[in-house]
Amino acid sequence: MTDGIRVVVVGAGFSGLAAALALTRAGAQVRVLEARDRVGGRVLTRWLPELTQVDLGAQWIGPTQDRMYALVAEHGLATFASAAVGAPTLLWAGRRRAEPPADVARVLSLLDEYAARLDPAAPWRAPEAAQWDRTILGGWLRSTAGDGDTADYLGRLLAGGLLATGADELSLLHLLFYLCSAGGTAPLLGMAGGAQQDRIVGGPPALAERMAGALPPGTLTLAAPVRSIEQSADGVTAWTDTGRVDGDALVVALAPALAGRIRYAPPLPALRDGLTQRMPMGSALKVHAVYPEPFWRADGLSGVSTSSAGPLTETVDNSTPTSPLGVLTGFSYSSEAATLRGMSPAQRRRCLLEGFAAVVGPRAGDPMDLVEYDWSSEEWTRGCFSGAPTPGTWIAYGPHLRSPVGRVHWAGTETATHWAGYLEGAVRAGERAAAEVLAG
Ligand SMILES: Cc1cc2nc3c(=O)[nH]c(=O)nc-3n(C[C@H](O)[C@H](O)[C@H](O)COP(=O)(O)OP(=O)(O)OC[C@H]3O[C@@H](n4cnc5c(N)ncnc54)[C@H](O)[C@@H]3O)c2cc1C
Repeated sequence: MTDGIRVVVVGAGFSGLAAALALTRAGAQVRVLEARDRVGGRVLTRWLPELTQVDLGAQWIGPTQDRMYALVAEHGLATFASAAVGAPTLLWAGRRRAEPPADVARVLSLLDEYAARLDPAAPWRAPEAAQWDRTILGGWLRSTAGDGDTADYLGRLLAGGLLATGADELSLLHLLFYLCSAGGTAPLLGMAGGAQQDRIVGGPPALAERMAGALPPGTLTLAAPVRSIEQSADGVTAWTDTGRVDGDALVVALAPALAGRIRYAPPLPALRDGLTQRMPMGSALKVHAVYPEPFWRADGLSGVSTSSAGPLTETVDNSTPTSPLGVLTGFSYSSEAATLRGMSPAQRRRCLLEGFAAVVGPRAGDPMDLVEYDWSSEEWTRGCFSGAPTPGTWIAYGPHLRSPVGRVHWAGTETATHWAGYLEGAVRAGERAAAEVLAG
């Protein structure tokens, strides 16, 4: 009997919105409380001249992310293919190189083999899990890859490109979980055929707004950060700065690092609270250089690059089919992102433009615009792409990632078993938490 059950959802990112829609459709009375004055969470789109769509947060979806494609269709939106014209560039120890050494493919396939041994719903149960969770990814790469440049390259590609963190900050087990949750290195790293295949016309915020628009009037309250959550035998209450919202159940649809900032009464069990202290957000800078045209294409370059050193770990051609402007987007992670943050704006601009020029030539040095947006300084996000457990955390705290605490249930992409860390994971986690609530 779910009709009339009152459910409070904290957070109106994709996970909270998906939870709220699933609960509403099942007949629950839902209230969504969102801290920001907008929905969508880790997605934001800026419109430049010529209606050029620049996605500052999440932007891609790809095959097997079935819930996201279904939502795009259901809400009357469309996708377009990521730009793919010309050859990718590989910058190896500062120089161009045609192909990565064969060792890169060997190590990736070893990682895939290990990842296939995990259950993404319980990675701590694999026979080698304890050993893998105390193994630092960077050290494992240095002892497994043929040479230091290959280890650095793989660390940047995997710890950086996938988790926006450093290879020495991560356990081998977490990387394996991440690979397992998405189906392996090929779907995660690929453009066409992989997670970077498509973008959403209008940007992911357009979808979030339509999902929010499909909720019954009065469901959503913006600019309402939840400060504390109290529960008792009778019910659960979320407190905001302006009042209380009561429910029979509550879904926290936030990254653990954000969930840990809320006060709970009674306090959370030690293992759940400890988990929230051990899943820091990643640290990525995603920057966009805008040009009158994608000039690199005439030189046979795709604008897509990966590198073993330097401030930008990877770049992509982020131009859209409907705008004449060229957009080159670069990503910097972990210690390189920290170095960039520590620079003056002028120094950082120079450094970023040198990074783009290393990929597509000196014309990159003179953009019409350079768009920066730092999610690490956003109060209601605090870093991206997602939160990742520190070494040892999966083994000691993993079982508490999704276990409800009384009337409180946990969503957010970090709790997903399929495409954790992605929009798809956020939606699936929200729908899973909704099903849990409905199952009583
Ligand atoms: C730069 C960047 C690039 C990315 N690229 C991709 C990509 O290409 N493809 C992809 O699939 N994923 C990508 N991601 C990851 C993707 O954005 C996330 O996986 C997804 O958006 C997470 O959704 P969520 O609902 O779990 O969390 P969030 O989006 O973080 O939603 C949580 C919501 O809760 C709100 N909130 C926080 N605290 C409180 C509180 N106390 N009370 C009330 N509300 C609160 C926040 O404002 C937010 O709206 C990227 C992320 C970033 C930032």
